[in-house]
Amino acid sequence: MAITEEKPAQETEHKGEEAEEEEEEEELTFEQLGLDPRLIRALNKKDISITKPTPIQRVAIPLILEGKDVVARAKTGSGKTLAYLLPLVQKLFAISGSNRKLAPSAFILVPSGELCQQVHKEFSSLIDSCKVQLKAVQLTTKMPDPDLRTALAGLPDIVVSTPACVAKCLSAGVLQSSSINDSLEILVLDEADLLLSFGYENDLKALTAFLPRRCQCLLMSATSSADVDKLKKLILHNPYILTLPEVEGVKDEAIPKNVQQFWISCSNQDKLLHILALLKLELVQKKVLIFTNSIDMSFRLRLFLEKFGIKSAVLNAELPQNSRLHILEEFNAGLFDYLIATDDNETKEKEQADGSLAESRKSKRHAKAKQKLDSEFGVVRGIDFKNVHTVINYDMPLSAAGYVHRIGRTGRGYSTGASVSLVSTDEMEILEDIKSFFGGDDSKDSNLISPFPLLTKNAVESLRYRAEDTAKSVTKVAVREARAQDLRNEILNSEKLKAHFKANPKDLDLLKHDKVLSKNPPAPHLRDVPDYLLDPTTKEASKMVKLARAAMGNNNNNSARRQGSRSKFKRNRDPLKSFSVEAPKRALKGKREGQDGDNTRKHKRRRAV
Ligand SMILES: Nc1ncnc2c1ncn2[C@@H]1O[C@H](COP(=O)(O)OP(=O)(O)OP(=O)(O)O)[C@@H](O)[C@H]1O
Repeated sequence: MAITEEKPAQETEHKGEEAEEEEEEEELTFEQLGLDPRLIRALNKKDISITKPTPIQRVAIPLILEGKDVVARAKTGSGKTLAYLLPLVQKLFAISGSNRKLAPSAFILVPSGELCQQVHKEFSSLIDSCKVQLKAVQLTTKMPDPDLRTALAGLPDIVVSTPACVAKCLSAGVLQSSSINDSLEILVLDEADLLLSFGYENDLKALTAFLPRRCQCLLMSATSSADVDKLKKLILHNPYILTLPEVEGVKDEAIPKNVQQFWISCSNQDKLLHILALLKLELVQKKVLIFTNSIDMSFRLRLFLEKFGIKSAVLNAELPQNSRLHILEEFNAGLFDYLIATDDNETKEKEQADGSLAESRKSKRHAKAKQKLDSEFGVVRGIDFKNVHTVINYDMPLSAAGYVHRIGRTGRGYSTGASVSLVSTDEMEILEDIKSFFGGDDSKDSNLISPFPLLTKNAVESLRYRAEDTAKSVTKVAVREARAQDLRNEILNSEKLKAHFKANPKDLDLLKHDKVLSKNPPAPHLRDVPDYLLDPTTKEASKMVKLARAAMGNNNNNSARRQGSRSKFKRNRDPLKSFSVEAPKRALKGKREGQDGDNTRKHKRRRAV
């Protein structure tokens, strides 16, 4: 059959129709997408705010239910996980009812252990609520072969894992290539833009060699990159390509419009002072996720803030996986408000940019340097930090892509958020790079990343003496000791409590990660900023921030508010409301040739979202 090239011309042809259909599409419900009522009930139970599909869900769900290969490229926080998980679970309802398989029917492959746990949890909560007999296991490279064997012996319907772990299972004979070929129906590559940069190319090739032709493949990604294209060629057959406009071309929308971005110019030495002012004067809303580029800096910051009575926890690649997962759970549950994360991916990105990642991963030197760090750890990418209102770049990320992914931890789903970047003279260049990545020049800059308006010079200066005096007491030795002590504690907790928590998950609440590191409690004069030190303008700003927070019930998930704020965005500027669909050539031709009424409806539904 001849395949004709059909792309932008056809999309332009239907632009008028799209406008007419806007309202109708806007109102599409999960039921209308063809989802099983059990899943819809599960969504209602899981989270009352999930009542309406996001745009990526509106288009991807029907296509996946129809068995199409799909590449979905949509910005961070746009709901890509449920976009594939819901139809996948529905398809498993049917598959698991048929003959028992020797190997899992579906694989979801993600780049990090954290993501494995996040996706596994989301899947398990869906199937629990649906009350169906589906079994999911998560497999990580940390598991010894006998554990992997036991997990797979229960014949799970779905495996959530990393490519490295699946390759390990194949080479150890824990998974048989022949049974994959017999049983695998669906393969999902989530965070696809990261899989290759994490060095998983060979692992993926080891699996694709055994992929049956019938296997439906889904590729989810927050950015569009050469890596995604490479994966697409490696794994998919003539897929539908769903692209939110900001991912390609309109880069200034790569960050949700509901995230306000600010920056503050300050010297490196003054960063502690500025972050103190932001937090202590309550000029930013909680919860706050703070990024540093080194683990030592995260501890220095944690110790410094502690002296002023601000408790925080750290998250980095050095911690045992159990601890990291638990820190995430606690932060997501709202047990503490400030989390300082060190983004190890930044190092990977930089190495990749130098073209040296593949080499360095192999080299002994690199292996030694990374010995203590978990190579499957990704603090930023894809992790669904819940209800983060503010992201602070204490250190600027090393690339524009890193910036997008960091800021993408707020404003998720339909919630609102803000970011504040502390930019030193050395970091001005990266700020400029970020601005030009977004397509802005100096004149447009003010709209995109604007100077933070709430912190006056007077307010900063009023805290200078205390901040500088206290910073002096956070010495290198103190940082080293705190870091070692924290690691010791976490390892101890992690090992000792692993078995206990398995049996008593509720006891997890007892283990706190934002415990005070220093032996002495914060001095009263540092804990509370005396009134005479407060600058009136900043005091007023702080009051406004508190009011705003109170108005929201400090709940970033408030559905009513969200719907309200949503409607304020102009449709064509709201990245949650529009994107393009590129159908496979064969499919487009089929539609042109044989559109009946029903087909026309489906066709419209796919295009005009
Ligand atoms: N239809 C919906 N309505 C409201 N919230 C939703 C909806 N779908 C998903 N969410 C919520 O939005 C948040 C972000 O979703 P998700 O993690 O799937 O984003 P993502 O697109 O995968 O982002 P990333 O690229 O960063 O991984 C989650 O907390 C999720 O529960």
